[in-house]
Amino acid sequence: MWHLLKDMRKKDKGLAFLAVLLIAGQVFLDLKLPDYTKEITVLISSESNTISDYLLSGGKMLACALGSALLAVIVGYLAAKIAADFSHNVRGKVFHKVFDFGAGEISKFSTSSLITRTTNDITQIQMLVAMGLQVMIKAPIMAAWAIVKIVGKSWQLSVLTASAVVLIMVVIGTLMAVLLPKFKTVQKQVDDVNRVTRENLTGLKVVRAFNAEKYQEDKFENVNENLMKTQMFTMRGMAFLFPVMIFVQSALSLGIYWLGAKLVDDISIPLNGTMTEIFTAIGSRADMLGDVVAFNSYALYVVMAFVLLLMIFVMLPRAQVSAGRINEVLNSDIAVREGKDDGRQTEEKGSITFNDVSFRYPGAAENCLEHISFQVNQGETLAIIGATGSGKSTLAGLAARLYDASEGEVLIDGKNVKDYSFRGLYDKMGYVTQKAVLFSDTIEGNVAFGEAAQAITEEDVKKAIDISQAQEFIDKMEEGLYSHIAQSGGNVSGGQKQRLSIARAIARNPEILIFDDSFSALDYKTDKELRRRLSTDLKGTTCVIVAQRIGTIRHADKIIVLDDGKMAGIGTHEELMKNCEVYQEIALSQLSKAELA
Ligand SMILES: Nc1ncnc2c1ncn2[C@@H]1O[C@H](COP(=O)(O)OP(=O)(O)OP(=O)(O)O)[C@@H](O)[C@H]1O
Repeated sequence: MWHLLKDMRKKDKGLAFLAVLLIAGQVFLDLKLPDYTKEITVLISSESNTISDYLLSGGKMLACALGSALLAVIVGYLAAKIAADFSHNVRGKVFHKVFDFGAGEISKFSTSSLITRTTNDITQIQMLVAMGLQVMIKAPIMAAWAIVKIVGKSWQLSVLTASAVVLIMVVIGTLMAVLLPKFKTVQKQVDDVNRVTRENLTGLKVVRAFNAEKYQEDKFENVNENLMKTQMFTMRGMAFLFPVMIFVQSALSLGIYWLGAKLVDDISIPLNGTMTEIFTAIGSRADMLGDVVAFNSYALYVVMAFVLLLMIFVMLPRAQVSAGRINEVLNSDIAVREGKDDGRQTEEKGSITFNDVSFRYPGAAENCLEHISFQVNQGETLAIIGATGSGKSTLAGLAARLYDASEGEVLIDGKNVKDYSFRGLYDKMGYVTQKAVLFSDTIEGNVAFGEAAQAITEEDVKKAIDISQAQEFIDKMEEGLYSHIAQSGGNVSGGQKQRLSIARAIARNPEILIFDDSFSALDYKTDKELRRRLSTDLKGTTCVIVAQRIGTIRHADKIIVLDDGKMAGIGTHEELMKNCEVYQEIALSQLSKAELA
């Protein structure tokens, strides 16, 4: 928690300091009240006083109370501002950090947990900061100040107050020991509710089509109920605390007045003494009565300070757990770190080289790719084919540095991918993912997405749309290029989504285009026309095409055949038809001998 608070902006630290000063002023004014109570009590007990004496003491009391209320309002405003600023800052940091995450980190945390950490967890700390500034600072100042005021007044009453404080501490300590582990569980269970909700929302169509509502409901009920049970447990624990506090406060008050009455009674009035002795004794009694009344107020302030601390204890453990979860994200080691090379000075352009590359996913038992070596030069087309799960997407992902090779090296334009800054590397590349991803924006906004080596012009967007065969369906849309795309491309078809994500990669004018099974939803005619336009309009661009269809890749300059993570062959279609058994099998399973001839 401290780690997060330390990084607070300077301006907010200044405001926090101001809040501390104002709180000290507020406590000072609050603690003046018992003094005036005592004054009034003494006035009541003595006879030589006038109404203006009461008004004067009462007026001072009123002024202190109003001053304290005013300071409380200002402190409340400052605390809310500091807390909101703080959470805005931390949310930004977490969001920024997640940009650096690779596939490994995302699967380690899980998307739903990252969402909870960016929202709910930060809110827990925001609440603590807002409350903490008012209460956590106020409580110790108040406790210390009130103790200073009562110390030395009466050892009997001090012992009574100290016993009440010890009792409160014991109750809080015990409850915290029981509840703290539960607070950790609550945050994890919020993750679970998030995960199941997310899964259900994204798979709603499948859930309905498979009559799986009951199954999903049970799944949700399970996580929902777990969360409710843990929250009930913690709430009950907390609910127990407040009555205990009130009981202790009332019992302490009763004790002080009982003991105080005895102390007043102990001052005997010498009925047979002189008038001076009698008046002195009466004065001492009035004084003691005033002290007891004031002591009661101070003692209640001490207890109240601990009650305020208790409110923090309610929030602190949960915020502590949340802070730990946020720090876990912020301090997480990034597996794929960027280098410094901006990629502008490379001698080669558009080349990809794999030198004996092997790769294993984190936590996997076996290598997913083994001893992969090849070279593609500028303007060439490399195709990757193989059975499902043979490692095609992984190979494309290594070229795009979504992961780093476990062994061997991947070179782009003759330099290790690890040496490039992300900006430098992705200025060279246009990567089209297997599952088309669109953002809620216009078509134009989706195609001209991000920043490229050279600013993407309207001309680039139009050309890319034309090459990717997206023009035809865009023309049919009412607002053409400026038609709106719904979240995740919900209002366009799978093939249209693919064409737009292909256009997005082309619009960047990259040296290398990587298509990870990105033609799968295109009809044969569109697939063929798209490939023709790639080879004519983007002659100098290197293309890597991962595909399942022989028709898509048979004209590639080089074809890599993957079989269970190993290279079963590399060459042109004709070469592979002669010497690669795996390729022959794939080809014959899709096309007849006549078509292949
Ligand atoms: N994040 C991951 N963690 C662990 N193993 C993974 C991960 N992603 C993929 N794999 C495994 O790596 C192997 C290769 O996966 P990959 O996605 O590269 O295959 P593919 O040839 O592209 O398959 P497809 O044609 O079905 O897309 C598979 O056995 C898969 O189970």
